[in-house]
Amino acid sequence: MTLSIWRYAHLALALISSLFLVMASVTGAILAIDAIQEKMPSYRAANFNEITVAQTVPVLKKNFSEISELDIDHNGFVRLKGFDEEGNEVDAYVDPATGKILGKPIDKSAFVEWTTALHRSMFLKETGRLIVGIVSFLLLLIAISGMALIIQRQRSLAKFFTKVVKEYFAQYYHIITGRLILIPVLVIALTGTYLCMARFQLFPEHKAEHKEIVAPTQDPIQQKIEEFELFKNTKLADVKKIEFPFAEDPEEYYNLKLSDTELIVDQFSGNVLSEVKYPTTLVLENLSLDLHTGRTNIIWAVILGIACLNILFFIYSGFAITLKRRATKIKNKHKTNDAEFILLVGTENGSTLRFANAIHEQLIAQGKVSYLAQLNQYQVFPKAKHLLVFTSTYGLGDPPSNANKVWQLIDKFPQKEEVNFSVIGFGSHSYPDFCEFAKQIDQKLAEQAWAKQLIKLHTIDDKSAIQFVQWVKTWSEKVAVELATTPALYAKKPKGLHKMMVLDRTEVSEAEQTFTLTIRTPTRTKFTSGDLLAIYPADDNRERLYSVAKCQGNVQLVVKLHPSGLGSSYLNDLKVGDTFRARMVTNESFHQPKNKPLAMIANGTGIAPFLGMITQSNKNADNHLYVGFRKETDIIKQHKAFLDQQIQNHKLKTYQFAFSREQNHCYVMDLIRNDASYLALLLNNGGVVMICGSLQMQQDVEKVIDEICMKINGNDLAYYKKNGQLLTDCY
Ligand SMILES: Cc1cc2nc3c(=O)[nH]c(=O)nc-3n(C[C@H](O)[C@H](O)[C@H](O)COP(=O)(O)O)c2cc1C
Repeated sequence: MTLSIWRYAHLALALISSLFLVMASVTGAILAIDAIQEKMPSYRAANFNEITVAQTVPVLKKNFSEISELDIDHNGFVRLKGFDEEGNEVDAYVDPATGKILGKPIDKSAFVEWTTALHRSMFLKETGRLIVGIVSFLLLLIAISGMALIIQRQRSLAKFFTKVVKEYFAQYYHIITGRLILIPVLVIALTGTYLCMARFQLFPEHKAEHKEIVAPTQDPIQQKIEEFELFKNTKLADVKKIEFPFAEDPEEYYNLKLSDTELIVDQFSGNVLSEVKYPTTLVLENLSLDLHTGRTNIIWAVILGIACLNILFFIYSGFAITLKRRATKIKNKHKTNDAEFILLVGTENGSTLRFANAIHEQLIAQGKVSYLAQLNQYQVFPKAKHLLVFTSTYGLGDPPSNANKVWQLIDKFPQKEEVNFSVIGFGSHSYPDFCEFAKQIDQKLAEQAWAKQLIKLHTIDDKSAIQFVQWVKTWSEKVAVELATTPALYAKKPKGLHKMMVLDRTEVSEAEQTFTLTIRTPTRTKFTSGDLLAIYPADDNRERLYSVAKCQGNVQLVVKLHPSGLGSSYLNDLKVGDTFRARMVTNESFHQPKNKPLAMIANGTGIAPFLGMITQSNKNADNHLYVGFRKETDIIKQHKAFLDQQIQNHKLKTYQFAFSREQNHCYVMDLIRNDASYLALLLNNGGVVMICGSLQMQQDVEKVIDEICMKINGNDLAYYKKNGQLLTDCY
């Protein structure tokens, strides 16, 4: 319950403030860069932190005929306003130790001025400042509620920085970066709020009011400024501003502004005539400004800039998490009161609902009256015969937020007739209380007089479709309902699909029932021969993989058409110019080894990756190809012509074809037996054998090679396999 309160608060606050936060973060990052840049031409004296007021004032007085004020800014730059010896007006950064002019103050660029105005008030004057202040406060609340969520997720404050279980990119990095950048974000939000409150004078006025000072009646004697006690004890680094006396008049004084005090100092004696402490609110306002802008410290300015960019990432990842939670919608065709199959789901992030939905849809498709709802919607189901509970676990074996009331509801609504129930728990072994809530609910249901446990509790670790299928098999057998048992159907939808286009294709050869496709991939797709093309012919989770050849940058497939084959029929329906969505899967274990003698063995469509590997080979490569087909068709004649060309190009040494249904029929194993001594030598010399094609052929070939190796080399094939000299990709 508390989890959802924090979560809804966190989300609601983010929703309200996100647009303003985007503006404030982008402009904040730009201003952080400006704060860093501002410190680049350094006008700060080398030993600035050591210099006292007593050291600098006499030096400056010697160099300038008149000084009106000295400003020491947050960078430690000393800015002098006055006149030089020639009577020219001076407004420049000076070296406080030597009095040398170091540079002229530069006005902020129009862009920085514009960004500052946008950041502070969105060009809406006081209204804008108020909005920005409120957004700062909302950011503070978002950071606090986010912190509460992390503490709950990690189960205690002490475990705040312990390992986070990675579920998916947005969730993982939302938390990881959230923890790292929490302090700067809290500081930005808190100081922004404070500055807004100070701006709207929500604190008492903070003017420094000095008591009336009575000037001495006698003519004063000028003491050495170097000897002024206060000046000797005050470092320039602690001073904000010094206003100099206008003339040698006893009624003119030094006015020294420090970070928390303002002092009036007699210009002749150096005595402190009046001292006023600033109120804490003003000190806090200055501190807030320093912390909010990063103007005093370059490292802090960098951290603030990163924090601003990170707020943008929080907004993106936060909304990605929310959208994911809402992605799976419940659709019901039948009413609660009519349903025979009741499927109840306990889910926090929606993944359990995906599994339940897959079962619900299959039941409906088979004409069953199924009803899918959240666990918190538990009630009396008058016609229910089967109750299926799919639920995840959170916190310390707690229910997900849409199942937190089910306990009371089960007590409140006993079913009128006997109902068979089955509980499927979704959890993760990364947490100590694995599927604890599912276990509790299974027990609770078992205690109900009306409930009959049809099968034992099934638990699913980390959304495993394979484990889920085990429950599907057991339950569907008991209930005599046919449900799909292919794990891919229940697995997550594939991601990262790209648009591909058919560039060329051949007709299906009559004898072999094979055809070739040439496919253009998006320019940035990286792949090589031996990798796999994954297609999704039914636009669902069912995936079909094909070994590819890379020819002139394009994918080349050799496909065998199976009359009711999902993948091959889909590919066969594609015409030149058609596009479809697919992805490349790297198949590292079947990449061509570099600079090694290579025997490539295939049957049928298994030739495809080898055609690409030969094209991609270096000149004089020691490549040998052995392929078995049924008959010599036109496609095979084309392969022959292609391979002859590769021999001429010195990319292939030899090739041999075996035809099992021609006169003098032979198999690829016969070719290998004939070349026994060569293959034994190849393996002995560190060469590699690659096999691609049917699993049956692989078994037969491996058996023959094993015999050869034992006989000639005295080692079995397992020895070479261990050395990585046998690579296979068979199906
Ligand atoms: C913060 C958090 C706490 C979790 N606590 C537990 C737990 O105590 N026991 C458990 O078995 N699984 C736990 N899990 C794992 C989830 O139950 C599991 O990932 C489940 O498949 C999520 O399903 P859902 O997406 O439908 O909510 C936790 C996951 C998260 C993110």
